[in-house]
Amino acid sequence: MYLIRVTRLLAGNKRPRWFSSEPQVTSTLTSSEIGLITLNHPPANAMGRVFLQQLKHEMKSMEDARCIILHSALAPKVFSAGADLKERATMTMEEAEAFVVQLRTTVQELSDLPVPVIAAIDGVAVGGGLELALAADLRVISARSKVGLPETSLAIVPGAGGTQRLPRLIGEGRAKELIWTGRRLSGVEAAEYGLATRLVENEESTLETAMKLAEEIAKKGPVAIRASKWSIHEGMKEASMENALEVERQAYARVLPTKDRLEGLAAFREGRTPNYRGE
Ligand SMILES: CC(C)(COP(=O)([O-])OP(=O)([O-])OC[C@H]1O[C@@H](n2cnc3c(N)ncnc32)[C@H](O)[C@@H]1OP(=O)([O-])[O-])[C@@H](O)C(=O)NCCC(=O)NCCSC(=O)C[C@@](C)(O)CC(=O)[O-]
Repeated sequence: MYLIRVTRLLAGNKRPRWFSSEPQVTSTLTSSEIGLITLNHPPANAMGRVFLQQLKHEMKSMEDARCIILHSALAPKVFSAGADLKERATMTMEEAEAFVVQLRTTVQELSDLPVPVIAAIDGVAVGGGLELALAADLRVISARSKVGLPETSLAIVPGAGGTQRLPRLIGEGRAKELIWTGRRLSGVEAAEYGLATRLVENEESTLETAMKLAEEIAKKGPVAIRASKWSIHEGMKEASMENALEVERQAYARVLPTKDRLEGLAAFREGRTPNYRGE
């Protein structure tokens, strides 16, 4: 089977306070070095303080994987219902503000991970749940999923990057319509809009499709995958074409001295599958 349980060495009594809670987010590493981050906080994967701390921790622990998949143990019901509105009701305005900063930062940290991240969405992904998925590099979605940003119905705005990432992905007009109406798109519509990169309509599970995609990526040169993610992200930061091409030059300079580059050439010459070691 795919999964190998990752054993975490927790330093004696120095366990963070949130570790004493039931795990809400966990992670495992597969034999092909794919990091699987599982959201598992029934009934809705609502994002509260503990959830956020655990998500941050699991993301960090998977940084050395070749590719990361973010998925929900509550599929096909829910990916995530966004911010924990029950916890929010107990917060002062200052606490709510601090939490949203933390959430926004964590979602950005997901986007900044040096390796490709795939969100496998099967179920409802709304509010912060969709914003988390929008910060992934790729989104695989089931036809039965429902996604949207309902924040304005709660008299707030998307606070975890949704007002920025959604228009960049699907265009300003469509993003405005979704944010101002709170309408939920089906998985099919989300794929048509370009919000998801892959639609799963058949019997194959969304996670299986994401896993196949991740395995395809994991076979490529790891330094090249990381350098190209960095190059794309840097180049998309409103850079002039001149600066953007300089970014690409720097990314290329990272792969040029690697053994993997020579291994790729040797494998091509010998007609065999390359064995990349990330060196
Ligand atoms: C998820 C479905 C589709 C399930 O829909 P369903 O299957 O019909 O089940 P349900 O509606 O009965 O919900 C099941 C349980 O999940 C709970 N639940 C559900 N959502 C939440 C939530 N967010 N926070 C806390 N609890 C939640 C809900 O209260 C209920 O708890 P129970 O009554 O069994 O104890 C439905 O419940 C739903 O649509 N929920 C509303 C989701 C929503 O409005 N999310 C937006 C959150 S705002 C946000 O994310 C803001 C952000 C991140 O951008 C910025 C910020 O932090 O301010």
